[in-house]
Amino acid sequence: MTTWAAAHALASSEPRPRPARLVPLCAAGGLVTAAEVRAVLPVPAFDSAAMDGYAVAGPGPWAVTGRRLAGSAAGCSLAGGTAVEIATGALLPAGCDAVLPYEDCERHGDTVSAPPPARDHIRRAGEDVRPGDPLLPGGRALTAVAVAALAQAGVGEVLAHPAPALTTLVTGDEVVHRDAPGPLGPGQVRDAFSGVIAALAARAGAAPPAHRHVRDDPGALAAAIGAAGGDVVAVTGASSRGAADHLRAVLDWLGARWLVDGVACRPGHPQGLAALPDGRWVVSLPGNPFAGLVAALTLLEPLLARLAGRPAAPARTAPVHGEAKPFPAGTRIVPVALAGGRAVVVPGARPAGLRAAAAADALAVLDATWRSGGDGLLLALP
Ligand SMILES: Nc1nc2c(c(=O)[nH]1)N[C@H]1C(S)=C(S)[C@@H](COP(=O)(O)OP(=O)(O)OC[C@H]3O[C@@H](n4cnc5c(N)ncnc54)[C@H](O)[C@@H]3O)O[C@H]1N2
Ligand code: MOO
Repeated sequence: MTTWAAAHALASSEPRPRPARLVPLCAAGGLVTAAEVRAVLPVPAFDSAAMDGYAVAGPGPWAVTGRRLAGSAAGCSLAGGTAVEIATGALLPAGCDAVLPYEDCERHGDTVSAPPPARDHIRRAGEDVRPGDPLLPGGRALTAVAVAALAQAGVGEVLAHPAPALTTLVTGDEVVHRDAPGPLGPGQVRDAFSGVIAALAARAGAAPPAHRHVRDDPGALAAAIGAAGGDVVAVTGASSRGAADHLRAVLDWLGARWLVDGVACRPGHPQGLAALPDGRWVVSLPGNPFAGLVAALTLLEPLLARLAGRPAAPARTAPVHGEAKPFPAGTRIVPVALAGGRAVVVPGARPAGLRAAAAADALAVLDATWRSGGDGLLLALP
């Protein structure tokens, strides 16, 4: 039995991030950089107008000789005393000294005049970023904004950790698809895991998980684990010691090495983390849905995030108020609602139900000495 803190720390530190490779920027969203990324091109890429108005050369008044819109690639130059109408973002004509916004100008026929400008309203190439400037450090998630910034600076590919690949194996002869039309047959339950695991995988930077249902049969489970491929297999259910709980025997048979075999927490104590001889990871999530959710946040999400190369998120704690029964031999985990920097226990959590968790924002991790108002570590709910 491992302490909750040790189990969480092991999952976040034991695997090595997936080996980095060059990834085209268009496929890099959500991945984590493995090295500093530098600009290839300047931003802005060319001198351009910062306002809609007139591009002018020399002192005014100016004879207006044409119009230049954004995207126009034709060369153009201005002689002293002339101007062209110009749009924001249009290539600056050669010889242009300033762009005068429409609202500062008076136009009569083909002549425009304006008081001497206080600013030139010109965006100079490279005034934001110069080629070679560092844009992102290694170990940084490529958010949509980061990808857009790299595209602006002409970066075509980045050295990044590929997204870990996860297969979810949902075990249980009684389990039917989440969207199965009701009412169900006697003894059947709808799958409470696949959607939650997919959301956690996305949050951790993993690829959308493959998903399979496996009947309660050791041969079928061994075959499904063998066929899963990828980096991580999450097995829901079959974690305990019942007649249909085959995961332990199957993993032993496959030669797996347990890193975590049971966690001193409530709920979720039958969870586990094992390494297969071929380097893949197996996370065992107890079948009771709230217990499985606890295990997914304890082991699965940190494991995926680590494989994805994500730096460990800073621990978030808050005073937790309300009623919860500390677990004397370890850790109690409860759903909490967050408001104004406080966490308040959502009452009524049971291992087999998700009602309280659905009304919560996070799970709070409480040690055995916790009393109302004491700090708890917070795990955001997906
Ligand atoms: N003799 C013991 N029995 C149990 C122990 C124990 O220590 N000794 N621990 C209990 C605890 S705690 C948990 S949690 C469960 C873990 O059970 P398993 O991981 O083996 O899961 P199953 O037996 O397959 O199912 C348990 C429960 O969860 C429901 N379930 C399973 N999969 C799903 C799913 N995808 N969606 C919704 N619900 C699911 C299943 O129908 C059962 O009701 O073991 C206790 N027993
Ligand atoms: O992991 Mo079990 O909840 O404690 O149902």
